[in-house]
Amino acid sequence: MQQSSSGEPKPSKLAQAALDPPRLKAMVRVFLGNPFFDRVPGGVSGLLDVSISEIIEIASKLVLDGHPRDARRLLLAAGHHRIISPSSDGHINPFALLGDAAIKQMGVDKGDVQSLLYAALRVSHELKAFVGVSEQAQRVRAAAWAACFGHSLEDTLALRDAICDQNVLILGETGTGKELIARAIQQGALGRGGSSTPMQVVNAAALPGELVESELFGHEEGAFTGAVKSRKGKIVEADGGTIFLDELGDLSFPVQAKLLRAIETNRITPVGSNKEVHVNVRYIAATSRPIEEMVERATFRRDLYERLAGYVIKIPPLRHRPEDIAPIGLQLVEKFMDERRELSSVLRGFGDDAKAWVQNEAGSRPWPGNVRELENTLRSWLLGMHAHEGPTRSGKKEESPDPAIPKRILQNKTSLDDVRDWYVRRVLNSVRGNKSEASRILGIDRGTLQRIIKGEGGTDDDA
Ligand SMILES: Nc1ncnc2c1ncn2[C@@H]1O[C@H](COP(=O)(O)OP(=O)(O)OP(=O)(O)O)[C@@H](O)[C@H]1O
Repeated sequence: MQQSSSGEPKPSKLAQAALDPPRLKAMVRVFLGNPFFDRVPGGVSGLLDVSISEIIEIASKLVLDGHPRDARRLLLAAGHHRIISPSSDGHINPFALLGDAAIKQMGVDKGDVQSLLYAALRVSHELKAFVGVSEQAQRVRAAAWAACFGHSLEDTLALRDAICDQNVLILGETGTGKELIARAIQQGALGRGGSSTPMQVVNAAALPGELVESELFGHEEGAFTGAVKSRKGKIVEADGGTIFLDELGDLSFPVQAKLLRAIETNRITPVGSNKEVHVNVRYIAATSRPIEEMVERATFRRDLYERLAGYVIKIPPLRHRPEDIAPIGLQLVEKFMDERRELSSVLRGFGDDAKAWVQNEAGSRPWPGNVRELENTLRSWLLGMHAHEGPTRSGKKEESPDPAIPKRILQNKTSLDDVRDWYVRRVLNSVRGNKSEASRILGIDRGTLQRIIKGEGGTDDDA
C-alpha cells in the first residue's frame, strides 16, 4: 500500500473520531437523526462546524463500516447532491465519495481508496445475505468485515495487503452459512492488484479421498486409472485469488501434508508429475467438525491448522440464536416467491401464510435444525401447498392434488425427514438424476445430497 509522499497527514476529525467510537457515533447520529437537514442552508455543514471534506471522510468511513445507505443519506443531507450519483439499486457510486481534498487529507493513494471503497460496497452487499438480528449474527458479520478491512480505517489503509493475504478458518455446523461468509470475505480481496479471479471451491467431504488430491493439486495424464488427460487443480485455478476449502476436517493425512507444503512454499506438485508449479493463493477453510478437538487428539495436523487459522470466525448454530429464525425465515420465503414469480396466485397466498407462520410461530419455538433445514422445510411446505390445499387455506380447491405426493404427506402424517427424503427424490427424478442440478435446486451441497441419498441423514446435529 502506498502512502502519500505529501508529508504527514494531519489528524482529521474523522481520524480522531475513528479512534473514539462513541464520538464518531455521536457525530453520525447528529447527521442522520436531524430531520431539518434539507431545510438548513448549507445542509450539515451549515449545522455543524465541519467541512465538506470531513463529511466525505465520514461518509467513506460509513461505507467501510458497512453502512453505504447511511453514507448516501449523509451526503444528500449535506446538500451535495452533485457529488453522488446513486445507482439504480440505491447504492452510492464510490467514485463520488472521492473528493480530491478528502483523499489528500487521508494521505493515501487515490487508486487504493477507490478499490477499497468498491470492495467495501461489495462486502456490505454480500453480508446482507447473512441475515440475523441476534448479537451472535452481528458478531459474525463484524468478524467477516474485519477479515477484509481490519478494525479501523487506519488498519485498512495501512495493512490492507496483509489483511487480504491472511488465511481464514470458518467454524460452524453444517448449513450455518459458512460458504456465504467465505464469499463475502473473498469479495473484500477481489480487485486487489487487479485480480478478479473467481473463488474456487473444493468440498473435501463430497469427493472420495483419492479424488480430493487431484481436485486440489491437479494431475498429469495417465497419473491414475481414469486420468485420460492432464488437469489443473483448483489451487492453480485460484492462483492470484482465493480458494474455499470446505469440510477441511475431512482431509486425509497425506492430503493434509501436501496442503501444508503448498501453503508453506507456495508451490504444488500435480499428482503424477515431478514438476512444481508456483502459486499465490489465499485459503479460506471451513469445517463443521470440532477441528480444535481434532488437533488436540492429533487426528488433524496442528501445523496445518495453525497455518489456516490466521483468523477464525465461529458461526453459532441457529438453535443458539432463536431471534434470527423469523428474519431468516421471512427472507427465505421472499426469495422462494421471487424465484417462482410465474407460479399461480395460490402459491402467493401460501407465501403469505408461510410468512405469518414464520412470524408468529417459527420464531417462538425452539428450532433444532440449521438454516438449510429451515429453508428446505419452508420450500417443501410451499411446494406441497402449491400442490394441494394447505392447512390454513380454506375454501374451494384451486389446484388438484398432485398424485405424485404420497398420501401420508397430504394427510400431514409423516415426519420431516420423510418429507425431505421424498422431496429430494422427486427433485432428482425431475432432473433425471443430475446431482449438481438437484443440489442447486435444493440449495444443499453435493455432500449433503449424497448423505441423504445414502439414507444417512443430511446434517450433523449435536442436539
Ligand atoms: N444467516 C443466514 N441468512 C440467510 N440465509 C442463510 C443464513 N445462513 C445460511 N443461510 C442459507 O443456508 C444455506 C446454507 O448455507 P451455506 O452453504 O453457506 O452453509 P455451510 O455452513 O457452508 O454448509 P455446509 O457445511 O453444509 O457446506 C444457504 O442457502 C444459505 O444462503
